[in-house]
Amino acid sequence: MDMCLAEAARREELEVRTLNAEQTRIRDEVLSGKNTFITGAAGTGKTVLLRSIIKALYERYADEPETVAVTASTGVAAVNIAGITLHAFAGVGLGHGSASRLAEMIEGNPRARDRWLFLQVLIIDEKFYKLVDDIRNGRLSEELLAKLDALSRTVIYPDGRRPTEL
Ligand SMILES: Nc1ncnc2c1ncn2[C@@H]1O[C@H](COP(=O)(O)OP(=O)(O)OP(=O)(O)O)[C@@H](O)[C@H]1O
Repeated sequence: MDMCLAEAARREELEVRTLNAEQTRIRDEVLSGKNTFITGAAGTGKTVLLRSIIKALYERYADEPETVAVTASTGVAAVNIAGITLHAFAGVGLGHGSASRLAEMIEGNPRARDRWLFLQVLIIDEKFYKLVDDIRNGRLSEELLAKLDALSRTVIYPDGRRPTEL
């Protein structure tokens, strides 16, 4: 299947329910551009909310789909939201090496470079206990997050776009 059709089909899978008042308030905050950390007990509607946010962002940026990156730290979690892994998005392999070395890796990979250049919204779906576990075990280290943060500000934006805030 053509890649664009495959991507469209995956996005169609993001079934959206009618949000309750709290979900609507949080979705509106995210869509207004606020950096948001969404957390809550099991079964409180985070996934339904996230899918609604992703669908709204894909609709908003329908002409510029590369503006929105939907990621998770594992492949299985990424499939749940029709996304990709954070590492695959970033184009930094296993994330080893200094931030400047990773920046070189990105510069040498036109597709990864474009992903960073056009990015406006980065979504990371992760279970909180797993995030803590991954950080403890070095799978998603604080060091890597700091490097991604540094990279997001070192990329040059020739078209005057704002740097991505992580
Ligand atoms: N606004 C809503 N209207 C109707 N049903 C909803 C709504 N929000 C969530 N649900 C339902 O509640 C259940 C739990 O929602 P969801 O899976 O989004 O929770 P969650 O917080 O992601 O859970 P977990 O942390 O266990 O993954 C699901 O069956 C979902 O369909």
